[in-house]
Amino acid sequence: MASAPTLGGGPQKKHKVTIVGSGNWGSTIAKILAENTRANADLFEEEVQMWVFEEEVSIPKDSKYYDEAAGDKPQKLTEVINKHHENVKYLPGIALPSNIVANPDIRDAVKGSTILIFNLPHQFIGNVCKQINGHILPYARGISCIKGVNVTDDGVSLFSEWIGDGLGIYCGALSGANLAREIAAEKWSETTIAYDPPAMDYSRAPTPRTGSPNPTTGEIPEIQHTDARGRASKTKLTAVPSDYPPLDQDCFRTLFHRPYFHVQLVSDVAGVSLSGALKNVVALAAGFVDGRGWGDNAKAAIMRIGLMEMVKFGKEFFGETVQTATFTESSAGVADLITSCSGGRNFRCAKISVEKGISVQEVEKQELNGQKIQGTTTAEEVNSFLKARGLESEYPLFTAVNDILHGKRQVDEIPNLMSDS
Ligand SMILES: NC(=O)c1ccc[n+]([C@@H]2O[C@H](COP(=O)([O-])OP(=O)(O)OC[C@H]3O[C@@H](n4cnc5c(N)ncnc54)[C@H](O)[C@@H]3O)[C@@H](O)[C@H]2O)c1
Ligand SMILES: O=P(O)(O)OC[C@H](O)CO
Repeated sequence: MASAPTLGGGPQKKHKVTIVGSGNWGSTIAKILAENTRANADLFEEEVQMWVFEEEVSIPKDSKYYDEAAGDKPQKLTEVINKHHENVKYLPGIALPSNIVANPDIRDAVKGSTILIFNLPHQFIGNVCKQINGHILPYARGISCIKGVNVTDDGVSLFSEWIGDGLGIYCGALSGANLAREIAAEKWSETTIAYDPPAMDYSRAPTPRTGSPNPTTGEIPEIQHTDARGRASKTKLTAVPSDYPPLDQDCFRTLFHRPYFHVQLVSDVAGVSLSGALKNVVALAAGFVDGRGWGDNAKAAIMRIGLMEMVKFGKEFFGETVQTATFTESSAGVADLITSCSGGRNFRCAKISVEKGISVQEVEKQELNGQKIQGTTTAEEVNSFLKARGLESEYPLFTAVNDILHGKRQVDEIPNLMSDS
């Protein structure tokens, strides 16, 4: 484990960072983090591990990476990334810092990391967490960049909660008006990180921090924490040892903030996570009406109604800890809704599906080269949750999107279905 001297003379360990996922957004976030670990060598190990779901890619003859010796033979994506420092499949044309290591072995990628960034389409997270459970540091902390919700018979949960409870760690959430391709090109944007860790992770007094190992047993103490809904957490957290820099909001700001990527830190993990998930359903509706050629007024109506349903859903199912302002004032809320309804993949796929008269899933396959949209599954999951509670009519927009996706309603019915909203 790399360490640096401290004023007190004791070892000061550095945080090791792993990104779990390497798609369009995963690779963009990896770029940001690797730039910042390089710039902040006092806090972080420079090398950033990026777990890649291994697949083979063919390098076309006209590519600058075409290798005569290899010819048309498909090559492993991890090997291409590590050799050329570019994710040629999911983030083509963007140079990645050389301190990113693409790793196809998930357990090896997370080994010894104190900071785990979860960034992959939500349908894959369950399997990935199963593989790393028991193979991570007990005092690791996570940030979920996943835009989706987890719906089971028991109810709806956030991926931050689900990852945290499943792995026995604290996990916050990052979400914002963040079209990956613009951020990868270093065009200015904002994001919101919700991180509300146990006080023990950042209290500097008394010294040493209460997360220090017991001097007799060497054990690192467990701590009780409050979850995103304000309840006592099911998970007893292990305190971050005091020979690491505090894992506080400042630490995450340093890790994520770039001149082209401005970070706002808040404590409302539920509001940030829900905004990121539900706006994808609204973006599909915006794509449907745009595909019919109804113009900007119709799209604005969809955004207004969608925002109201997002707030209502948050308040109704996640209680008073959810802040309305997260939806109406943060980048994760209204700003993400606007960008997603303007140029997001969910919006674009829904628009093309109406224009061509084919399903959104078919457009996703044809247009996105392996990238995955999240709105279709989220619409279904939210609908099954609402239906089980007899609440579909209280969320006419969410319900209409699911019904259109399943061919039960037509786009032309949207105005009538929204008449009471
Ligand atoms: N792309 C964006 O502009 C953007 C921006 C903000 C947030 N997000 C969110 O970030 C999350 C990740 O999206 P993305 O854009 O990085 O992904 P993506 O759609 O670009 O890529 C798909 C990823 O899934 C991986 N994959 C395919 N099959 C898999 C399997 N069986 N198991 C595990 N992984 C598999 C692929 O390797 C690839 O990395 C999503 O929740 C998305 O909503 C995306
Ligand atoms: O391209 P989408 O629709 O997955 O949206 C991307 C981001 O979430 C926009 O902030």
